[in-house]
Amino acid sequence: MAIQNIIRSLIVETPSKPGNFAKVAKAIGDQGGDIGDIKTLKIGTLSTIRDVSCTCDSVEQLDAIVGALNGLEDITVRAVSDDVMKAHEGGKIHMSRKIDVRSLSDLRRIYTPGVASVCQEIERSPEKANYFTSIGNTVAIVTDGTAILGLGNIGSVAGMPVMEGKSVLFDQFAGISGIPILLDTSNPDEVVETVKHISQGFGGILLEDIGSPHCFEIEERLKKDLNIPVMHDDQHGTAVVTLAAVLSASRYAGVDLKQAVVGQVGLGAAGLAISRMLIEYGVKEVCGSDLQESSCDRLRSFGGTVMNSLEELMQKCDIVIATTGVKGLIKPSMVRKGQIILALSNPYPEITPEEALQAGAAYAADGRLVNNVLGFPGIFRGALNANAKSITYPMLLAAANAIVDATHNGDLVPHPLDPNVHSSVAKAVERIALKELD
Ligand SMILES: NC(=O)c1ccc[n+]([C@@H]2O[C@H](COP(=O)([O-])OP(=O)(O)OC[C@H]3O[C@@H](n4cnc5c(N)ncnc54)[C@H](O)[C@@H]3O)[C@@H](O)[C@H]2O)c1
Ligand SMILES: O=C(O)C[C@H](O)C(=O)O
Ligand SMILES: [Mg+2]
Repeated sequence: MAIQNIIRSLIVETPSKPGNFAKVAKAIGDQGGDIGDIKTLKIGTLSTIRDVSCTCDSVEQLDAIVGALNGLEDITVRAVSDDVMKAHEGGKIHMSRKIDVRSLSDLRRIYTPGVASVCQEIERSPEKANYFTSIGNTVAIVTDGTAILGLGNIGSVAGMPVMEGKSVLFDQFAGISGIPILLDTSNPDEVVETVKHISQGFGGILLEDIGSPHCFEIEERLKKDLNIPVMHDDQHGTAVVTLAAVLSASRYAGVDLKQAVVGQVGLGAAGLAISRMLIEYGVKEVCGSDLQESSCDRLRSFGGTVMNSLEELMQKCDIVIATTGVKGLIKPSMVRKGQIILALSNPYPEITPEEALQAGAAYAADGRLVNNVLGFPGIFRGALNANAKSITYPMLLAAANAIVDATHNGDLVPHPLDPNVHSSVAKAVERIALKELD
């Protein structure tokens, strides 16, 4: 099946008679479109207007859908609007107050002169900033724009919609304020210095879409130098969720993950961290491939085996995970019967789950399903709740197990809108963090 990525709202008017919407749905389906949400905007005596969200893979396909609908008797497409662009108009986030100023005494209490006594209290006892400010509940979402999704080095400003998205997810799933910080340098010394200089205003640092290999040095140095949790989401958030997904898939397939041969295609930020997590977990053989020798060397240094080619990896491995950013890299002919395949590149996977399953895979998923959104909000919530100074491997492992426990039977991972998953991850991480602080 084609990769679907264009999302449009079709405003469709049909006669107010049963059976007409079925014609709309069939026409869209016949043209290969995928229907999402349907909202009824108006039910009139003669006609009904609905907003039908539709996903398709090309402008030509969209035109064919609109043409097919307009070709139906008494059915008209009144407008086509771009839902995705609309959702981003004016940006997706806004910092707002928790308190109203309704009187002069409110003003004097929350602002000057009242605020001065709070400032002095924090000056005397700096740890009280955790109680009297929002710092402890605020995380910087730091990017240098060098690996925005799989779109490459498109710069921090072009990556801002992703950072705003992460901020929305932090707020909705974990009640955390996430503030995007867009860097105009990817020089590790400058990134580390900049983040260190702003870090006192934050309870944690989420590094996002910073490319490899400089992401490794940046994260390591910041973790060493800062006394607050620092985590590169594309490395560890992804590794946590991937471990959870392969644990569930292995369980369904009746395979002991530790005895399985796992192949990692692409050993950049996400791929190396996934491999390291699997090795730490106890997987006996983790194989990998990458175009860059330096990435292969890193895998070797953590105990993995480098394959000579993608074909060799696909032949050898029971479970294959891909994070290359290369659309369609895995051909159906390479899939081995019964394999578990997670093609995690966004926005385009290395092989679609439909193609992988058709080619004989036992389980398959892409990066929309197996996505670090299931990890980072709860991981930071738990770490901030515990006042943790860092995010450790046992905390990440606890997060992965919490995701497995929150997964419904038959699914690889939980639904990202299931609030239970984020609070379970948070509780599991907090429990371990508190133990480690003891
Ligand atoms: N689903 C998720 O939650 C999730 C999370 C993080 C990253 N990702 C996706 O993973 C992809 C990579 O992200 P990253 O941050 O690791 O980027 P990165 O640039 O650090 O790593 C990509 C790696 O893939 C390698 N590569 C490229 N083409 C290859 C090929 N043909 N064969 C083998 N290796 C190849 C590169 O050499 C590089 O080492 C992106 O598309 C991103 O969207 C998904
Ligand atoms: O942002 C996402 O959807 C996941 C991940 O962080 C990525 O870079 O692809
Ligand atoms: Mg990312």
